[in-house]
Amino acid sequence: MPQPSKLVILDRDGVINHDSDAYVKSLDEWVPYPGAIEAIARLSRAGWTVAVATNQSGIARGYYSEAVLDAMHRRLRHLVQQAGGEIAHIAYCPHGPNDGCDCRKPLTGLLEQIRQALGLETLAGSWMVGDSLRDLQAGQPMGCHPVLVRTGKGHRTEEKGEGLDQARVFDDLATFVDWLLSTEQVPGR
Ligand SMILES: O=P(O)(O)OC[C@@H](O)[C@H]1O[C@@H](OP(=O)(O)O)[C@@H](O)[C@@H](O)[C@@H]1O
Ligand SMILES: [Mg+2]
Ligand SMILES: [Zn+2]
Repeated sequence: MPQPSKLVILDRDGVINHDSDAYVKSLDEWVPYPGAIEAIARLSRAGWTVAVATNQSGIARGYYSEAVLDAMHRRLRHLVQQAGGEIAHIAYCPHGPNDGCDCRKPLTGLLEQIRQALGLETLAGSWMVGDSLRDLQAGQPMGCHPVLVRTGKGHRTEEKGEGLDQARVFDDLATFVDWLLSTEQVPGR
């Protein structure tokens, strides 16, 4: 049974895989960062639950289909499984900024979807890892610890500086996982 205290929710573009200002529009353009897949698998192997919460307005904009998005997520799941881990749930928002949905980050709809899919009462105490402020803003009302990574748009986000006073900042996902698993080994930290 997943516990929120051992749950990591990952933004996708700019955290797991390279992002692009022109959107990640095809399976070929979906390229994981070195070490990201292994980092996810290490979390799983250590008994953590991993979920993904991603905005995919490229669908509403007509840049790619949900079938292409599904192929990217099948690839992600397969690579993580090959590394000995698993992804418990992938929640995505296919809507555009003006569609008035409740799931486009910074709104909390994707995280609520993850909470329900995992059968959790609360996400309080889990970790939300993103490269954009909106990722961290989506997690904070749900009680997630905010984590910014400098990959993707993270460096730009850090330079802007706003809204990050509660966030821990790491160079990349693998560095965050190194820290998380090391502090976990020190009881009471
Ligand atoms: O980082 P996550 O949430 O996994 O995915 C972000 C992507 O959906 C795209 O989100 C877009 O933002 P707009 O949706 O156009 O505001 C832009 O930032 C793109 O560069 C980016 O690839
Ligand atoms: Mg991102
Ligand atoms: Zn949405």
